[in-house]
Amino acid sequence: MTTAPIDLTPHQRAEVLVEALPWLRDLEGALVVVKYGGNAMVDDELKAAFAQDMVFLRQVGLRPVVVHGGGPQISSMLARLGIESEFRGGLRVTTPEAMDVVRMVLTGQVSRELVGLINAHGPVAIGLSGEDGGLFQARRRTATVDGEAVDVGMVGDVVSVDPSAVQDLLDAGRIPVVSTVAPDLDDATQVLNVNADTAAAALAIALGARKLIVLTDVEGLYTSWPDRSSLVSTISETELEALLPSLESGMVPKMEACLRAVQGGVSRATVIDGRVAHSVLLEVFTNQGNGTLVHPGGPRTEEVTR
Ligand SMILES: Nc1ncnc2c1ncn2[C@@H]1O[C@H](COP(=O)(O)OP(=O)(O)O)[C@@H](O)[C@H]1O
Ligand SMILES: CC(=O)N[C@@H](CCC(=O)OP(=O)(O)O)C(=O)O
Repeated sequence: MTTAPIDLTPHQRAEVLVEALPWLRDLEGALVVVKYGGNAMVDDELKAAFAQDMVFLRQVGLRPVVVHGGGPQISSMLARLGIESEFRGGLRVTTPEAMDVVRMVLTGQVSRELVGLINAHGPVAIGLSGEDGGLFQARRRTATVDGEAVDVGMVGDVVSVDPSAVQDLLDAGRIPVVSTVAPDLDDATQVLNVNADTAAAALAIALGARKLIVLTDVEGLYTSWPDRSSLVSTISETELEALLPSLESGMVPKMEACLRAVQGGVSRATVIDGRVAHSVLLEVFTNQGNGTLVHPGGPRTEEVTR
């Protein structure tokens, strides 16, 4: 993707910087978990812009933690290897054979690439997976399809998090980049495939993060889906709880994750359009409302009609 350069006057350039001032002040030292979805890793330019955003956050005193996905990348490797795969209730049905590929692609391909892109700016990023330092423990879970529990194989839900490895990296000024495979609590010889939205929420809660930012390939949550006429700009915890049973596919784990995060003490969870270059900087440091913001407590859903 290429973006057309916009000519700003010197005054406008200064205004952009000044606009960031209250956010810089408010978020000094804040721990922010950023979930980078595989569908938002559209091209090299966008990925490089994401890496720059992470370096920028760290440079101005925030503490970013990246949790990455890689669904499309896993699907393409499975297809290359002739292994069938399908999603049920937003989760990949994961056979033992597919699990090997999930682990290889997430830890050996997607993580490596993101770590490399961040480290092009200086050696700050370190990749780790849920298997490292006891970060995650998972337990097998089912998916919910039409109200019914459906077996999805080696798919786990995070049941415990030991964030000390991530915390140590943050204390050392690093940017942790987390892949979401996790040991099975009930069978130490197995690892499970954990949806990256779910894992990001669990980690954000365990770290006491201020914000969870989820980058995806859509502007945010639409109540009218697949029609794009009603984008939700803000939604409360209680309203989202009521809306969840009506949601479909990829939005289910994503909105569930945002809900869990705010219920677990994270003050803001936002789903933003990762196809927009520097979407994280726009979300964190500008007044421009971006995507869908989930906040704790009481109601008030605002819909932006387009
Ligand atoms: N109500 C909805 N609002 C917005 N997107 C939706 C909705 N329901 C389903 N979707 C789909 O969910 C997708 C995002 O989930 P997913 O493909 O898992 O992305 P990611 O790789 O970022 O985790 C969107 O591209 C869209 O097709
Ligand atoms: C259980 C499950 O569905 N796991 C996901 C893990 C990767 C992921 O979540 O990637 P995105 O964030 O890009 O969707 C999968 O196998 O695709």
